[in-house]
Amino acid sequence: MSDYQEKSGLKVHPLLVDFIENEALPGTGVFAERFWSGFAGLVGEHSVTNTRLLAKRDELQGRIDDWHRAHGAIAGDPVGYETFLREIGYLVDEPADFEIETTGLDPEITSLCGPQLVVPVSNARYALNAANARWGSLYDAYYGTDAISREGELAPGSSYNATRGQAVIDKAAEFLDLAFPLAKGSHREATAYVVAEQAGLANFVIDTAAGPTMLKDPSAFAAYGQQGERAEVVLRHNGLHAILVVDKTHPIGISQASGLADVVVESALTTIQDCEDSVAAVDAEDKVDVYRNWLGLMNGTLQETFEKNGRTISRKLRADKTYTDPDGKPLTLKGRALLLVRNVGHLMTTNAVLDTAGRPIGEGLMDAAVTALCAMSDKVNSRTGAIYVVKPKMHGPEEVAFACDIFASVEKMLGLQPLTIKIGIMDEERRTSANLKAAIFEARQRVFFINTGFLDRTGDEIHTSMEAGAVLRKDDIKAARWLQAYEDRNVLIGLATGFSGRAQIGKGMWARPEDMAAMLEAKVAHPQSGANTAWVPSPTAATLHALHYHMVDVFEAQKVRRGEPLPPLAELFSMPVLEPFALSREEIVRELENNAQGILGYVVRWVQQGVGCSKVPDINNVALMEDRATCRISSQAVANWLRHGLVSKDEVTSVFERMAAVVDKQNEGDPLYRPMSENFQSVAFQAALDLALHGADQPSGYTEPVLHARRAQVKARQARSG
Ligand SMILES: CC(=O)SCCNC(=O)CCNC(=O)[C@H](O)C(C)(C)COP(=O)(O)OP(=O)(O)OC[C@H]1O[C@@H](n2cnc3c(N)ncnc32)[C@H](O)[C@@H]1OP(=O)(O)O
Ligand SMILES: O=CC(=O)O
Ligand SMILES: [Mg+2]
Repeated sequence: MSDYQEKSGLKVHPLLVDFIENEALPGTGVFAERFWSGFAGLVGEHSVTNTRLLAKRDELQGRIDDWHRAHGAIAGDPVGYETFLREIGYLVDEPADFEIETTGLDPEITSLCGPQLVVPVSNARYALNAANARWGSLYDAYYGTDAISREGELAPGSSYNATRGQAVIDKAAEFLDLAFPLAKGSHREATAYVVAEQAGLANFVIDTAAGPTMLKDPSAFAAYGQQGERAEVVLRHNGLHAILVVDKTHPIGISQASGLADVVVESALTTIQDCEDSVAAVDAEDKVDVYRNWLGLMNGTLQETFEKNGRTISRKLRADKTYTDPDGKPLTLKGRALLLVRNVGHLMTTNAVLDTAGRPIGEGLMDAAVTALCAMSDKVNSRTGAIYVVKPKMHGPEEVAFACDIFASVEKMLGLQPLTIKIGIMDEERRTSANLKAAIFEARQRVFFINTGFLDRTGDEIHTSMEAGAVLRKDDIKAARWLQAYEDRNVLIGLATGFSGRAQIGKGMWARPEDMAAMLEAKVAHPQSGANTAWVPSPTAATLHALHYHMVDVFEAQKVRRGEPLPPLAELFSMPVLEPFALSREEIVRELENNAQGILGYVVRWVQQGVGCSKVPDINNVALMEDRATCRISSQAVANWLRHGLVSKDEVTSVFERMAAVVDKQNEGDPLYRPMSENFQSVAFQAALDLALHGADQPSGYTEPVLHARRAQVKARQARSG
């Protein structure tokens, strides 16, 4: 406490003072005094509202719990339920029809459709990789994943498997035939890719055994370039580029008559640098690390050096790519994804800054001020000068309006033009989905996306109806009608409020990072549904998901969907409860084990090592991306079954103890890992158990209060032991 520095009445942790004054402010034209007095003003102006809005969440939840105790499940009286939600102000009046008015957005938001990658910004190596994931090798994406079968003769093996390599080349040619068909024949038959220049103009000619041909749509030839032996031909389709790399000195190129060595695909158009659910940041030290990486991404200085496969690799942001177009003019393609930053929500407080009464301030207030300040140093990102903040976990229009008010205050304190800060609305809490049109209305001047964060949304669905009855198993919840109604309503309300061509309608995460074949099958449904973008967990997934935006013209899909009737609220509220005896004892135990394994596997790395996003095997050994949102689902599911007597406290405890040994085994190669099964009093094990046993009492079922407290405990212990 004594270390805190006094700044305009606030007490600020010295690490944060140092970062703000010596790293973030220089070059912005904002002086320290102005920043701190503005920041104190921000805290003074918004803290009371923040507290009031959180209290309203609790009050509404209490009323909903009471309703269920009196009336049972929604299905018993759906009309009464909706009336009740209106009476208590959970459902608000819809505004008259309107269209969003946001201006000054980059084309990656308004007119280009493609994958959105998410990455924990705390991890500089990954964050840089994610920023650079605008371009990805299709050959690598196919070769390195199950997108090409790994069975039999196609198994990758320890050295290059030429049979697999040929399958990759064939598959890439299939893509080229789909996106860039030839006037005659197939890319498979190409014997040379030639850019013929004449009188300052260039033509793209494809030689085949049957003679030369052109692209069916010659205007798809966008540009070309040459560096030594490596020639690049840039093609464009649906606004997205793919680069044919032709190089006869390359080990793959040499094996092809055409010399085609790779197809580089425009992949992550946008990347969310995440300060929220994939990050474990519990104090000033952690928060400064997060902010420093974000600043380095904005001013272009972030670098990371690491060892990989016995080599030292230095990673920094990629430069733009410059080519010559067919008319001889230069064409520059952005080397990096457009970066968006996800702030934390309205819930948590941080002791990095204490208010005038010595209380921790709202972490969301700090994120808004500091991430916007860092973005003022943007030299490489937005070409329109916009700052893109994704705001998660907002409950209803009032909370969206609150976020917009915060951003307006931040603009004032930093001397930014009003409406510089744009807002991405995560539609991931039930009260926001149910009032989406009103929520968008509140942000109509700054909204740049709505996105269905179906993972948090599932957690909130369980928590909101905690008293209604026992929930279905996780997979059955996802298959139920409410989820489709939620997804459809999001797209249709986005279209009705004028998003098409102006802002993104986004879809959720592919949470099985190793199942790329399944992703290729499933995720085409996102652009087909009219979504401009959808989340992927890795650069490789971005490259493969990008193919979907060549298969589907999203703006055409949106035209088809516009005018489709909106699923009624009754469908949104239709999540069923489990019928008595619907599940056998074995099924119940297996689901409990699965949830326990996921919670333990995620929490142990969070609490022990401060890793906010992990790949954790489920009970069937499928690797899942686990973050705070998926953990919220699992913990709420267990808490619900406990509440309704499907499992007992003793049973939950003993299953967690049993699964701790399984998780220990999964992590035995990690030198930093401390086994949980040797000590059930360990902080990590207790954190995981708390999330399950006390899940029903957590605010909106969130995991962060428990995780933050337990991680802080471990950090304090580590600091004491030096
Ligand atoms: C509900 C929600 O809120 S979803 C949003 C939050 N979730 C996320 O942000 C997911 C981000 N993804 C990740 O963090 C990771 O992909 C994980 C944790 C799922 C898996 O990580 P790992 O087990 O380390 O992956 P794996 O070993 O297969 O691959 C590592 C390589 O892929 C890269 N990589 C993996 N994920 C990403 C990513 N999201 N962005 C950039 N690079 C990535 C790494 O940089 C690394 O490559 P490198 O060695 O060249 O640096
Ligand atoms: O943030 C995304 C989600 O699914 O939750
Ligand atoms: Mg979420």
